Amino acid sequence: MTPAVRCSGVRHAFGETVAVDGLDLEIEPGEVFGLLGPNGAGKTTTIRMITTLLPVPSGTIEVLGRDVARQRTAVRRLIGYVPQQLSADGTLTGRENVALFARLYDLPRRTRAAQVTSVLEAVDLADVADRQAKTYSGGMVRRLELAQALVSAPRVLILDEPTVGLDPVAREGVWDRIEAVRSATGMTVLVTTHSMQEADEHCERVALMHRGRVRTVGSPAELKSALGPGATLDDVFRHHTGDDLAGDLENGGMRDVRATRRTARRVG
Ligand SMILES: Nc1ncnc2c1ncn2[C@@H]1O[C@H](COP(=O)(O)OP(=O)(O)OP(=O)(O)O)[C@@H](O)[C@H]1O
Repeated sequence: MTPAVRCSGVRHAFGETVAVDGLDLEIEPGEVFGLLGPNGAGKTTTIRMITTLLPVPSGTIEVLGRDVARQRTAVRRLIGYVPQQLSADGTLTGRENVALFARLYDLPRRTRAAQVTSVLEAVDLADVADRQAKTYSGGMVRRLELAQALVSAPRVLILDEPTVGLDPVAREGVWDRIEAVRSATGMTVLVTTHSMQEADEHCERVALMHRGRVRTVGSPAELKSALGPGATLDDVFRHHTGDDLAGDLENGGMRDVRATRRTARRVG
């Protein structure tokens, strides 16, 4: 079967900083796959290459068999992307925000309105679709961004830290909707997260990235049992990243505060 995403020998440097350093990764169609790793591990750079937003200077990346460097438009038609940054406009209604993406993706005019309504229902925002997005809570904004990414019916949905800054109920609301759409459509989901608990609960397989490379990959259960009885995914993380977890928690703490302000605030 053609993998949903395949990365082989991928490297990407920003000047002297090697962000991704010989990355090999294979994601199967239909799975929920988590990309984990400390701050600076290279997760966002990897995702930006997969989504065609950054070039692939060496190595190859394919999405459902299409080369991201040579078949950029074909790849863009296959993917939906929820970036870390806010991508909804607070002055527009939820429906208008999603409609904007429907136009951007060039959805046929006669089915556009119905598709917009359908994805707003899928993320549980139908009742508030005609309110301005600035009146939405952080969790609702995240679900709106999910609707924007889903409007083109992507085969591969890519989300960069989709639940950062959300309270536990809002987090579950986002996951609940992702999983409902995944089981209805069979799409593949690739997600980055710093939450080991979320990865454990929602990802079928995870890859642990450290210093630009995949250190280990497998189901959370496999990775935990490889370490020994009673091991948690936090232990797996610590084992493969050395003592980086402590540093990561410090940085992550600062970062989470910033991210909370950035992502969970109401859009203005
Ligand atoms: N545009 C850029 N210019 C220069 N360096 C960059 C740029 N983007 C990322 N880097 C560097 O590349 C490395 C990997 O960053 P990246 O954002 O991919 O990591 P990450 O795993 O997504 O981290 P985080 O969990 O903090 O989002 C880091 O050292 C980062 O400082």
